[in-house]
Amino acid sequence: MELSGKSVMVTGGASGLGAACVRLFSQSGARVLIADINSEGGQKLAQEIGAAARFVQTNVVDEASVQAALKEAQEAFGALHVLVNCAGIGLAERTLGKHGPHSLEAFTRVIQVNLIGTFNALRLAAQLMSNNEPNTEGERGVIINTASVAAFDGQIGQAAYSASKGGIVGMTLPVARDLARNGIRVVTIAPGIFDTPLMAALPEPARVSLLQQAPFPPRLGKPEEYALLARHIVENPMLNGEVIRLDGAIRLPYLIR
Ligand SMILES: C[C@H](O)CC(=O)SCCNC(=O)CCNC(=O)[C@H](O)C(C)(C)COP(=O)(O)OP(=O)(O)OC[C@H]1O[C@@H](n2cnc3c(N)ncnc32)[C@H](O)[C@@H]1OP(=O)(O)O
Ligand SMILES: NC(=O)c1ccc[n+]([C@@H]2O[C@H](COP(=O)([O-])OP(=O)(O)OC[C@H]3O[C@@H](n4cnc5c(N)ncnc54)[C@H](O)[C@@H]3O)[C@@H](O)[C@H]2O)c1
Repeated sequence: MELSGKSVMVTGGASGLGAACVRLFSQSGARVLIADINSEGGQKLAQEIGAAARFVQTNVVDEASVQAALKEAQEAFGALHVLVNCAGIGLAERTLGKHGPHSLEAFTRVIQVNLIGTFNALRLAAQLMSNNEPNTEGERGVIINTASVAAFDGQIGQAAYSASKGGIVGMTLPVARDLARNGIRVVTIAPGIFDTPLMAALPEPARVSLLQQAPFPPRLGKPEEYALLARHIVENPMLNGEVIRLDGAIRLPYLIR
């Protein structure tokens, strides 16, 4: 599907990987709705982009909140063609740490935002996309989810985060199969380590240790590189039901040294 002239919603679009998609997609001729819980960052980015962008404060775990964002996309842009699910949170906690067992509340929160929030946004967006006239390929929409390499090689302290991202990996094929009859493709990106506020929040020793594990290129990924793959997924009709690692060949070691 060509991006130019299309309407896109980016959850978590106020920061990091999502913000890079907002920038690249609007430069590519799309109109973009930034759906993020952070209103300060979201409004600032929407202002920077101008007429091609709008911000709606959105909590991806809340059905009414996502419905309100989709209503705004429908009213402002006339339709929704692409959803990029970037909203997510991190957590580092051992299953059995020195202060006792992993907090169940923290585990639940990470699953709620990363996994259930992703599913909530995609199921409601798919309903809106299903109203679109199909293009010559029969496409009505494209959904891009964000997992992580931690879905496959989660480190010590990543039980909750890896479970949430593994859930996104696991649902990619069945959701793509479900939505095939609607002409909606579903692809998940599993990023390695990217230079965003989420990664900056890791303790310095963890970041240094991870960088030493990056074969090539030996650096953090740039958010624009995530956005380039997201744009390609929109443009290439043959990509569907797949999880793509975008990681410079990194494999996370079992612990941070
Ligand atoms: C973000 C993208 O999606 C990409 C990625 O995912 S990039 C990868 C990101 N990686 C991470 O986030 C890694 C997260 N993990 C961590 O930061 C750390 O492993 C962690 C903070 C969770 C755990 O740290 P750790 O210090 O081992 O915590 P904890 O188990 O509570 O142990 C603290 C101390 O108590 C000791 N201890 C632990 N359990 C104990 C027990 N049952 N009895 C007695 N002592 C114990 C430990 O030996 C440790 O002592 P040390 O300082 O001498 O080593
Ligand atoms: N940075 C990396 O190295 C990396 C690697 C692998 C996967 N990821 C994943 O990529 C996605 C984007 O991460 P990032 O690095 O850009 O982080 P980030 O913190 O820069 O951006 C995440 C955005 O999600 C928003 N958000 C959080 N909870 C929300 C909620 N309930 N509703 C709506 N918005 C919410 C935040 O306000 C923030 O703007 C996340 O899912 C993250 O797990 C990041």
